[in-house]
Amino acid sequence: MPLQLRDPGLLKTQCLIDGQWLSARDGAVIAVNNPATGELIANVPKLGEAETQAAISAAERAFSEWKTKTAEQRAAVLHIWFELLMQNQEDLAQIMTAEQGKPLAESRGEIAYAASYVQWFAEEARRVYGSTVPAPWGGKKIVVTKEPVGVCAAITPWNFPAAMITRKVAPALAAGCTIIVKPAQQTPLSALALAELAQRAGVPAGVFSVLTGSARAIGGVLTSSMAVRKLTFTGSTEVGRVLAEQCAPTLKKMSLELGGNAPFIVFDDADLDAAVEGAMASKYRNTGQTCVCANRLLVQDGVYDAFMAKLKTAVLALKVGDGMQDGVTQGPLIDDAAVEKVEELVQDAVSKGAQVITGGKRSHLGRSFYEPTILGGAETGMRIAKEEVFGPVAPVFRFKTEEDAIRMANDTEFGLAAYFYARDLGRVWRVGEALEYGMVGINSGIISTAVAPFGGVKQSGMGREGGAAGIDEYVSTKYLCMGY
Ligand SMILES: NC(=O)c1ccc[n+]([C@@H]2O[C@H](COP(=O)([O-])OP(=O)(O)OC[C@H]3O[C@@H](n4cnc5c(N)ncnc54)[C@H](O)[C@@H]3O)[C@@H](O)[C@H]2O)c1
Ligand SMILES: O=CC(O)CS(=O)(=O)O
Repeated sequence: MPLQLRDPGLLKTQCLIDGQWLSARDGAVIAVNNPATGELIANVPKLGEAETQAAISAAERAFSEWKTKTAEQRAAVLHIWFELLMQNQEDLAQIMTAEQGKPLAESRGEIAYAASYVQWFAEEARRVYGSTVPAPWGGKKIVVTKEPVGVCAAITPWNFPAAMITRKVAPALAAGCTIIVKPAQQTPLSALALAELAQRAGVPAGVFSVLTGSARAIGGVLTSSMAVRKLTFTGSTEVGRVLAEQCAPTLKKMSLELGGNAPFIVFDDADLDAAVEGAMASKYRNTGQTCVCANRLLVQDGVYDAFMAKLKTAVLALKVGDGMQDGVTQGPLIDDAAVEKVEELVQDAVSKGAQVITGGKRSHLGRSFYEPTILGGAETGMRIAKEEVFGPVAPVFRFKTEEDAIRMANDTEFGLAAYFYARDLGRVWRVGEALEYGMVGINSGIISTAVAPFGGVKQSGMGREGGAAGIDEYVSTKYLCMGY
């Protein structure tokens, strides 16, 4: 069914480069399909090297003007963009659910979350402070200032088609940088709608461009360009490594928000109802396709059976279907490859002794729908203990002691988010400190917010998005030694 938008002008099928909406020079397009129905939603340009080079040149020209705006002027534009995002929340959510599949309520939530980054960084624009340092010599002053890094490039994933863009673009613009975004091939329409609203908000030509098309061609030009001073990437660890290599010859500043393998630990002293609520929010949000999703549930012996019973009741209440339909809480996975990966991980776990408590197979709805699943008796030798599931499968591991839980939780190359439920204050501090992760949810399954620094350690990447740290990623520190 065609999208019924209040403002059809938000469904853009051209790319924004230097303030102009353009098609590919050779007319090539890529199809955007609805993962719930397989229907074609729209075609967008398949851009390549020439258009990317044009966007970089425009961003360079625009930078010389944009960086001279006062923080207040840049903040004013961002505040208008924030208002427009919220005024168009419903249309933006419809576009998102159509191309990404998540339930409409989650899409509305993501638009508000995406907008909150714009609001936050509009406020932070005015707080890019420098400092003075007592000089070791007489007759001199040391002044430290912050300057925008310059032209930035952003490459973003399909799982959060709006928020992963605003949490890069908003701090970049607030700091005085210009930015070129290459969204995921599966979800370009949300990115183009954000750009349309940014343009309406008064973001000048060339300050924010969006390029859809060939990831390798666009990525190759962005990463090799001397003019691009920073690359910010959210996506898989595998692609993050490739991009880091490509950026090495031009030594760009980089932020990498990569994959995760979040442990969700439930200790004997936890409030079990709260733990189940947290596990449901963490595990099944976006049908398990969230980088901070609980990937492994570790449950202490004494509460294992009680926790499993409550978790099963909650999972059975989930409703799988097209995200456009009322009451649906679990949409499709993004594509068939995603379902195949989930199937492989479940089969591997079952072949090594895991029990299917519920689910464990494709949904009767067909296509990319997979049943919300719980696997009991998961063990560390299973692939699911090491790999990101990115689907609605909760493998539950049993442990005996606090030390066991910490060892199991840290036994991964990733270090993005971890969660635990406990009430003993000493344990809360011990475990909180021992977990080798960038973010830890304690008695909370939801941790994502624009006001806190989001990011990981180990193979989950580097840099932080959001919070006061988020804008630091887009500035360079300069020191002026002033003799008088
Ligand atoms: N840490 C975080 O904040 C965070 C947030 C969201 C998603 N993720 C991670 O992202 C992954 C899922 O997203 P995905 O499947 O879109 O990831 P992906 O790495 O396959 O793709 C991410 C982006 O990179 C582009 N890309 C792929 N190959 C490229 C290349 N050779 N050159 C340039 N660009 C290239 C894609 O087109 C897409 O825009 C998961 O691992 C998830 O954990 C991490
Ligand atoms: O997929 C990863 C995210 O960063 C999504 S969220 O910020 O946790 O909503």
